[in-house]
Amino acid sequence: MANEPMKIPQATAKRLPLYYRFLKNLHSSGKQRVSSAELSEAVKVDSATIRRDFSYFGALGKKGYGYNVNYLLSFFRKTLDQDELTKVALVGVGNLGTAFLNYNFLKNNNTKIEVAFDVDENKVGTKIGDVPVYHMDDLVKVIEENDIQVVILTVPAPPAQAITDRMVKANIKGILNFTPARLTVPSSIRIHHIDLAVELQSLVYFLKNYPAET
Ligand SMILES: NC(=O)c1ccc[n+]([C@@H]2O[C@H](COP(=O)([O-])OP(=O)(O)OC[C@H]3O[C@@H](n4cnc5c(N)ncnc54)[C@H](O)[C@@H]3O)[C@@H](O)[C@H]2O)c1
Repeated sequence: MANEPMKIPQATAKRLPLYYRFLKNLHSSGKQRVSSAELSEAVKVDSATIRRDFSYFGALGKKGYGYNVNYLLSFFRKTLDQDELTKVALVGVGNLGTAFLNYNFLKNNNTKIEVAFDVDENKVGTKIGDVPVYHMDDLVKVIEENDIQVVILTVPAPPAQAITDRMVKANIKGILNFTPARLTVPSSIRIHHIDLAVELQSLVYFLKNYPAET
């Protein structure tokens, strides 16, 4: 956790992981400084926005020097809670869920899928990518025991709301929802929907209406 609470606009906060990943790569290739133009090219955010975003972090780039990579990295690490491991649960070990369990999130940041849940007896009791799969009946107990606050939801749409209601009881704080279901939760819980169909549609729309320059 950052020592003092910092208020940055949501739009800026959403870009932090993007900046963070790029800066980590820069750092590991030995680069000490970066200009907003270079950053802009790499993360596809215009440089005026980058300069404004960075001003919230107290990182004021110097003309002809750019930004100090180490300073920015340590700031992002604190702000994004990268110094602390965030434990995540996954519910629904099907096609999509299995792919996530096999993917090592730790490579890029400090989130780790700690436990998974399903109702399929063939999956319960197994381990996928080192992650144990529990039965849904043990959801609340296992989530509380492991102090998990974030859940990735990869079940079919019909049971998604009922499962969400159970997670609310387990004091979950955030849900990354891959199902097409629109979920209702108390205002204290944050949901991010990831709808691949919508993203794809939006890409096609932009290609048609704003073709990339060649
Ligand atoms: N596969 C994809 O590429 C993809 C892409 C985008 C979105 N989605 C969405 O992600 C979700 C999962 O897709 P999938 O292809 O992995 O489906 P899937 O059928 O392969 O997997 C669903 C899993 O959820 C489990 N499940 C069913 N009911 C459950 C319950 N009540 N409690 C706990 N687990 C339960 C099933 O046993 C199964 O393991 C769907 O909502 C789908 O629309 C999938």
